Amino acid sequence: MTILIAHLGPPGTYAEQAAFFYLNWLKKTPGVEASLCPYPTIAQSLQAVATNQAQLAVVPVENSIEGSVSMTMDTLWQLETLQIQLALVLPISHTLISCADSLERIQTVYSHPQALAQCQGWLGQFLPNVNLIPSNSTAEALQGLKQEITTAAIASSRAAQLYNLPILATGINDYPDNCTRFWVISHSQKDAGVQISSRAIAPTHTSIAFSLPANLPGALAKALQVFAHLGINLSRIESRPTKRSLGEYLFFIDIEASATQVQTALSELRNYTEIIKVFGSYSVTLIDNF
Ligand SMILES: O=C(O)C(=O)C[C@]1(C(=O)O)C=C[C@@H](O)C=C1
Repeated sequence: MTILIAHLGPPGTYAEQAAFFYLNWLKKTPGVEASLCPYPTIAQSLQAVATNQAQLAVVPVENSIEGSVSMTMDTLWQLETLQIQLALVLPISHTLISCADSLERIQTVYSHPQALAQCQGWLGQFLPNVNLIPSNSTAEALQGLKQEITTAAIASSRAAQLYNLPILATGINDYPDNCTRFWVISHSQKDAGVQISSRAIAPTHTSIAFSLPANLPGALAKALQVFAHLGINLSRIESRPTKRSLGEYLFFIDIEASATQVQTALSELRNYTEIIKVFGSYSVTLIDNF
């Protein structure tokens, strides 16, 4: 069987780069065939796994400059059947791609909102008067650059190469150590073969989300004290609206703990929460050979 890996497309996105790394890793297992499958949005790549059109999805979760990718968190909460297999950390170096011969000629810059935000200081300094237009992905932003000389896009140098487009400026992200964490996601009960190859490395992190039974003083503190009492470190805490009523939140937490500690924490946490969703336990790998 060929394992299909869904990712935000078209080819040339950072998500494709992370998915490509994972594909090569999977292919090292004898007998495993895999191929990449681009989707127009992050939500659609996760839905592809939930509906069995693909066996895996590689989706961005968090950027070191701009923080969480809300579409990933919201979709994971909505879809019941997904599980994190592995985290991949990809260094992100953005380039300004354009057919214009100088920065002065550029009037419009397209990119994914995360990429525009990661370069806002550079854009403010070198292109203070341009229109910034969000696109579904950095690679999608490249469409139309050849026809319109006054436009530019922010994407990777790999994407520029892929579409044979000129680079006007490199390393334009505001912080040089810019990186994005991706999750490799599978269906929770399927693809034992895929799970084995990812699980060969012992899990170091567990990601969960929960809602609180009531919006009362101390409700969140009581839930968090479970981790403090057990001496468990949290590597991320993020809130998202429940979308049920204004001011009501879901809390997304990454836990650094052994499997036994996680089980103890989860059974205690159930006393202080309304709904808990466990997205999986996994290890973290740095992609450093691109
Ligand atoms: O647009 C892309 O190329 C993506 O893969 C999406 C995405 C993101 O959502 O954060 C991934 C990495 C970068 O942080 C910028 C954009």
